[in-house]
Amino acid sequence: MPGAVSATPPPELATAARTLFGDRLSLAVAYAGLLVTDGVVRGLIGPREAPRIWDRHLLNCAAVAERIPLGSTVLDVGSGAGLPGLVLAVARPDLSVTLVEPLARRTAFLVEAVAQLDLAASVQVVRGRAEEIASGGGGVEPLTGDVVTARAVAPLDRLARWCLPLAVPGGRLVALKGASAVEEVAEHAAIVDRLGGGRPEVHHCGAGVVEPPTTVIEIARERVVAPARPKPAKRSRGGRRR
Ligand SMILES: C[S@@+](CC[C@H](N)C(=O)[O-])C[C@H]1O[C@@H](n2cnc3c(N)ncnc32)[C@H](O)[C@@H]1O
Repeated sequence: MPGAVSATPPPELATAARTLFGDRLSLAVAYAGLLVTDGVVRGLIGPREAPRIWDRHLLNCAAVAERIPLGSTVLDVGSGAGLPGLVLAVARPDLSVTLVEPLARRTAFLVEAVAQLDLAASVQVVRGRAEEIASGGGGVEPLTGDVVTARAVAPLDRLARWCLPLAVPGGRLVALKGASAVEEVAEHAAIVDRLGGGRPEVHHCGAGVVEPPTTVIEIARERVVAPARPKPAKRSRGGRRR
């Protein structure tokens, strides 16, 4: 088909793909196939992303697996087309992964992708916002995980507010970030502390395998902090709420 994008890794990335996906490489190729066809047609992946689906998306996300302990439960917040959560589930059959995404069009794609890749035993899709999932609001069942992942969802302060309550005590937020990681840490470390998080750490994943390595900010959930209570409305002299 003219213009069709191949789902197999380009030759220069074949070694990295084998290293990161091992004997699950054919499953990763099947997922890439869904992304570059259905994912593009349904508007989950930009057409310009299709030719770089391996280096910018699949390998970039799979590199983060090295930061996730064996047998972890993972909540991927703002999964979109499954990045990084579905990639991690493909690369790591030991993980139990929940893909959290508020938009129905995206969760529909995710549910179909999970079924087509035969991953239903280890992956569930939950429609909702991170802040609802933490509190059990909006009719969504409250969930927590050992590791909470997020890529391209929000700046670090908002991400910490949404995601730290989703990590079990002692669990971690692993946020995939770009070149801004060090500045984001400097800017938001005080807020993270107030939210019960430990000192944010910047790690580079996949060094020597993917170029450039994937930068992540990791924050441990050290303390459980009650959510901020809404401020009471100001009263007028007559004691009535304004
Ligand atoms: C730019 S997309 C990134 C998607 C995917 N993580 C990726 O890297 O391709 C941001 C995603 O976050 C989702 N999102 C936005 N606010 C959210 C919230 N409060 N809770 C959970 N997901 C949210 C959006 O619906 C969207 O799918």
